[in-house]
Amino acid sequence: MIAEVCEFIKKHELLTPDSTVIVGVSGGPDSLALLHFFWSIRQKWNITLIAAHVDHMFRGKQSEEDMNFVKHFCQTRGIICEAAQIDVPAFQRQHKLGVQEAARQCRYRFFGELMEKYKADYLALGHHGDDQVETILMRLVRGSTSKGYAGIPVKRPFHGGYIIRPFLAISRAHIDAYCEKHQITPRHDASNDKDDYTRNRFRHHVIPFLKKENPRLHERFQSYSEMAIEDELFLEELAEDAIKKVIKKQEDAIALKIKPFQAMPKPLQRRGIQLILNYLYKEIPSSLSSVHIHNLLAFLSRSHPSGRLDLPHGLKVVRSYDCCLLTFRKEKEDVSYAFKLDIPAVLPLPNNHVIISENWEHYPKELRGNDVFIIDPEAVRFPLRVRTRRAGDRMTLKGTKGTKKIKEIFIEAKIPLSERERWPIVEDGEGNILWVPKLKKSNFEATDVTKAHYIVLHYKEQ
Ligand SMILES: Nc1ncnc2c1ncn2[C@@H]1O[C@H](COP(=O)(O)OP(=O)(O)OP(=O)(O)O)[C@@H](O)[C@H]1O
Repeated sequence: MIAEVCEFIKKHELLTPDSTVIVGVSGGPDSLALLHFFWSIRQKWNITLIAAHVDHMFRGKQSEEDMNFVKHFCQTRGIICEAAQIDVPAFQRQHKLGVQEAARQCRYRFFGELMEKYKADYLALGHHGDDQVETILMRLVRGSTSKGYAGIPVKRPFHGGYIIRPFLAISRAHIDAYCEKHQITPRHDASNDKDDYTRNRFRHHVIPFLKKENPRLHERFQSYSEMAIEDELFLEELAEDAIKKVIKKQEDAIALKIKPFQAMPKPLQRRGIQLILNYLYKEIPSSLSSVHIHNLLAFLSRSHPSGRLDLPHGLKVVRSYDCCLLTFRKEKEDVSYAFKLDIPAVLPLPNNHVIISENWEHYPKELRGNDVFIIDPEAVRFPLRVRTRRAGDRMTLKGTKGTKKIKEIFIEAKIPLSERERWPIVEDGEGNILWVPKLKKSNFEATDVTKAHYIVLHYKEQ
């Protein structure tokens, strides 16, 4: 077994001489054997060895005994031991996580702190070949990402060093034999016996069947995993280059051009979507699955030019013609309106104001200011309308020849954005803007005082 692990370490460059190695030790057979293995090669490789144990505080006295057991194991061999008791149940409640996920996050945070404290080069974990088989099969059955299907990586960067898993070269049976040979008596974790966890069901029911077909099953899965990870890295690089050309990043959103995205090969589309999601989600929600990616790809390839799709944690995908926006932004409430203005009438507006329209038989000389507008019925088209602003709105100002953007009028009058959305604009039947109540009049206002009929509009608070 030692020879196989050493060969694997060499093949994957998992260790360098004179390095600092932290071994994550739960007290179970895998990690205890791993710690023993590193201890046995410590002099040959000139390794500084540290054992790290986390008591997740799940099983009270029993898990404290596990911790003391690991401490004692280290003490008798002169190994530095870092043990921490972390209140995982509290962390789990606070962050609304599953038991396993909460424990994993607490553990990795502690490991990260130790990597920095000791300026360690490696964090070695006890995952073995059978774990690899179980993981890949479970992910295939449950659904995962392309990277997920590739299984557990042998080596990956972690806090200035690497996480390494030298025991992926061997199976559980090898580890049991190693423990027996070196008289290592690990702690027994009763939760591994029950069929409550999916992993245990695979371990107890699926793996034995496959092992009968091929006793060296773990080697097959390991080489598949290595190949798949290599392929994945290559495809991910291609996807990164391709996706960059079809997206525009914003702080909390990504705009995607649909046509050039559709022109990308399918494997790059899938991975490109994954990269976009990695960018948008600070942490990928556990509820996000391959089904969501599949639905998103189907949504993008639909011929219908508009629509929306909801993804976990409030991520919205909004499609409009050739552009698709993926965003967490809350959609603005649509407060726009457009009403026909009868004469005479009192028209209540959504901004707590009214417009009152009246017929007059002489020119109302006494009415002045921007709260009133006087119309010569022969100079405008009917019906009159009261509506909210639209992009590109312009009007000719009273006494001038040129036009002015409504937007500028709002800016100059320092009207807050939220009020602009609801501010009334009066236009005639041809869409000429006659009046922005309270702010500006157009040169459509009647100036000839000799007519027999006028329409007068008043703008008042309700
Ligand atoms: N409580 C813990 N403290 C420190 N390291 C841990 C702990 N739990 C797990 N690890 C590390 O993570 C690896 C994988 O953990 P996992 O829970 O999948 O296996 P395990 O059943 O705990 O394995 P083992 O036989 O080592 O107990 C372990 O082999 C060990 O290196």
